[in-house]
Formats: sequence, C-alpha cells, structure tokens
Amino acid sequence: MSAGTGGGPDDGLRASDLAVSLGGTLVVDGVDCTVPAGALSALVGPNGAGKSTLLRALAGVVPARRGTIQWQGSDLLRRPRRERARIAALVDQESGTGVPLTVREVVSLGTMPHRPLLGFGNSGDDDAVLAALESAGVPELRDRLYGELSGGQRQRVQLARALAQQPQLLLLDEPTNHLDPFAQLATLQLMRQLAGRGIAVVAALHDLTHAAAHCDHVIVLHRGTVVAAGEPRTVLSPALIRQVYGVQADVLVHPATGRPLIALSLPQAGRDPASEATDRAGLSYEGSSS
Ligand SMILES: Nc1ncnc2c1ncn2[C@@H]1O[C@H](COP(=O)(O)OP(=O)(O)OP(=O)(O)O)[C@@H](O)[C@H]1O
Repeated sequence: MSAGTGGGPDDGLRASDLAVSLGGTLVVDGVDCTVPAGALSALVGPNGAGKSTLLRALAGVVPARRGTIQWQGSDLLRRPRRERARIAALVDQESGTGVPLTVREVVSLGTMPHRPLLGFGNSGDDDAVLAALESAGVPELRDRLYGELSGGQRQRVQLARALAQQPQLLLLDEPTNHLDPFAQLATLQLMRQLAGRGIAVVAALHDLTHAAAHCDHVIVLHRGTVVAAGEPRTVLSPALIRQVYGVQADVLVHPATGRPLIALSLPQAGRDPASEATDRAGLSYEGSSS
C-alpha cells in the first residue's frame, strides 16, 4: 500500500482471497486488495473486469463465495446489517427506486441506519438531507421527482444519499459517468474532501487520467483478479495500460496542474494483433502491493 496516508495495516479495508460467483461463473476470483482510510482509491479495469461486482461484494450487497473482508481489522461481513450500513455506503451505477419518490425522500433513505430502530420521527433528518444535497452540489433538486431526473442528476442524488448515510467507507461505481466536465471535476474534488475527512473512498473509474491525477491509490482489476495496485504514477505505466486495455498510452504532464495526463490511442499500424491479444490474455500480477 502506498497511499501516503500513514495508516497501519488495519487502517481501512482489506479484502483477502475474495471470490464472487454470478450465474455459475466466478467473476471475482481471489481478489486481495486494500482500500486505505483517509485516501482516495481508484478501481480501474476493462469492461467486464468485475469492478461493479467487487464493489457490491465489498458493500455486502452480493455474497462472497469465499474470502474475507476486514474493516479496521475486524470482519465486516459478520457485523449486523444495520451496523454495516453505518460503515459502508455504495453508489451503484443504476439505482432506481421502483416507486415515485422525491429527491428529498430518496436522500433521506440514506439516514435510515442512523435512526432509532423503533423511531418514526425524522427530526434532524431534514438538515442531514439538505446538507448532503448541498455537498453533492444539487440542493435545487430537492423537491423534484427522482424518476424525472437526467442520468447525471440521478448520479449526484445517489451520491447525496450515500453522504446522508455518513459512511466511513464510500464505494462509488463510476461516479463521474453521465456528468459534464464541471460536474466530473466537482465530484472528484468532493471525493478528495471526503477522503481528507478520514473516509476510505474507492471509485470505479474508466478515465485513467482521473485515476492518475486525482487518486492516491489505484487497484487494477483484470478478469476478476487484481493485476497491479499501488501509487498511480507507478502502477499506470504505458506497459500495464497496453497489457490490460490493449491501447497505447503516453503519460504527459498537465500544463496547469503538473499532474499526469494519460493520452490514449489505438495501437499503431504494424503492431501484431496476435501479440496484442496475448498481452491482454496473459497477464500476471505485477503490482508492488495491493
Ligand atoms: N447477474 C449476472 N449473472 C451472470 N454474469 C454476470 C451477472 N452480472 C454481471 N455478470 C458478468 O460478470 C462480469 C463482471 O461484470 P461487472 O459488471 O462486475 O464488470 P465491470 O468491470 O463493472 O464492467 P463495466 O466496466 O462494463 O461496468 C461480466 O463478465 C458480466 O457479464
């Protein structure tokens, strides 16, 4: 682990030999990874690599076939569901409600793990809901019907719902998907601020520049297994990107921020497609740590 957080081995989340089977197929197969507390981690990998499934397994939403998930050194999956919901919040890619709820009502669902078990009142909820909507940058949507929102607006409302849950571990599945450039950067900045408050934030991302420029730690998933993990500048090398995604990568420097910019292109003409296919298929773990 090289997130630069100064945390110990029990500081954050650690998955060991985690496997998840869907429809009879192992789609997460022996994952070992850490998500440090107080750091922003990116989970990257090609379509179908198992990122969403891994995030759901870490949140306890899909059952693990084998393996363990430790939070701050103790078994997360053995904790009661309500207690787990006070620790981990998941923002899935597609989160419908099935019933016509207002944005305010959707976000208030996030406060449920903190309400008294037999309490029906919601005093204090309104403040938490409005604060969460404010943090997610969409307070003006509070009285709209959730089902009538655009994809990007829904994405931000789901983020607000997760914030209202006051999690210590925030799992985000492609949080910048559907968002315009300003909203993408605002979301990355918010994730950074949340990490700054000590939350372990992990986001599945497809934009490798976002992962390299904004994250402390990156986990690369390929065919259900972690093939590299660690500090983004080290892990996201042109060689690894070529092997995992089959594209050519040039790592440039952002003229304004000095952070990495990863420029991608299809492999140059003349490259042997057979060797490209071998590259993509024949990966073995080469990260410094997970
Ligand atoms: N319910 C299901 N039953 C069987 N296989 C499934 C099911 N859901 C997903 N899969 C398969 O599991 C694999 C991993 O899917 P997952 O959605 O976790 O990948 P991903 O890395 O998040 O992909 P993407 O980047 O396209 O969102 C894929 O091959 C997918 O087809």
